[in-house]
Amino acid sequence: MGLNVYAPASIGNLSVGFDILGAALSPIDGSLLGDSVSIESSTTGDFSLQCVGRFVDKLPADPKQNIIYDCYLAFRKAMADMGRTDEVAVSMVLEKHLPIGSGLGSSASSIVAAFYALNEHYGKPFSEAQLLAMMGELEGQISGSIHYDNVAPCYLGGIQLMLERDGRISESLPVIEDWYFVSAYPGISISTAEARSILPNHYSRADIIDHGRYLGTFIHALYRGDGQLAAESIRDVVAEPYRKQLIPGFDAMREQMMADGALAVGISGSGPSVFVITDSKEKAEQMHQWMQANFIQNDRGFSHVCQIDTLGTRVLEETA
Ligand SMILES: Nc1ncnc2c1ncn2[C@@H]1O[C@H](COP(=O)(O)OP(=O)(O)O)[C@@H](O)[C@H]1O
Ligand SMILES: N[C@@H](CCOP(=O)(O)O)C(=O)O
Repeated sequence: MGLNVYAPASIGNLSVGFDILGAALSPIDGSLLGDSVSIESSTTGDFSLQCVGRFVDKLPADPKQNIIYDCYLAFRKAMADMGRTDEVAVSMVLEKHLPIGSGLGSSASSIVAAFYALNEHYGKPFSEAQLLAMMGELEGQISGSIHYDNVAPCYLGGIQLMLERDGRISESLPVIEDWYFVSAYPGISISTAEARSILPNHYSRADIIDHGRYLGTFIHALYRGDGQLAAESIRDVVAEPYRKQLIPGFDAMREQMMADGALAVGISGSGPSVFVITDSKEKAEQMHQWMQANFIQNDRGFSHVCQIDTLGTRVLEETA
């Protein structure tokens, strides 16, 4: 029996909670924005991975350099640690729909889809919390330090706040139902590890106070269902001032979106994708058109009108 698992794109940080907030995205036109992984028992007795999809060309040529293989090794080791050593190897197919280095949680999407598929295939040996911990480890291997703000929303859906306590890595926050997100990827690539390395090691007292105030107000406003206040609190003093120079046309884009009635504008993860929040579907469609005409740089770029994906990672198809 085989399975096909889909893991949605995500916005790390949400521009107000660096490394500790993230949201999963779902295009409103019903299309899928995320990687998927198919899995079945290997007929040769060896692990195999085939990679297909629009953004496959930037993946490492050797399947054993793909993060999916590391997920498989980590999963098998964890199973061996619980005494399960005689399991049959698997054949996996990765459909790579999220560009690498896009700020859309591309590596997280592959990692989460892989772990979810492995857990389903081998009869769910691990709990949600155990799986999330393994996903964070693997994401940390790629970006240089463990951060759950992509893997948690990608896996669990919704807006996630990282608690990082034993057994409670992440918890869901309330979602503002009438928020529309325009998510635009300009088509160039930024390495997450490099975008992390350019951030300061120390911040001023004023920045720390502002950061605490914005994040506290944001969470308070979500619990009150006050979308206006929540969106107004989306202000980034930690990453945007340093990262925005990596994104061509960022300031002009922000100015245009705010003039067009955006409630908030920010960098998605480590960029170069950006997100815009509005409470009007019509405005979101207009902003999406503007992004396509003005922000996207080449034929690899794209823009989508999305809402929060509350389902998270799921099985799309089971095959006999
Ligand atoms: N399945 C995969 N998906 C994404 N990146 C992968 C995968 N397997 C290996 N990689 C490597 O991991 C790195 C991901 O870079 P990163 O900047 O973290 O991307 P992103 O921010 O899109 O997750 C790249 O060097 C890429 O070649
Ligand atoms: N908190 C991380 C998020 C990185 O997201 P990605 O989608 O760019 O991998 C950071 O800002 O470094």
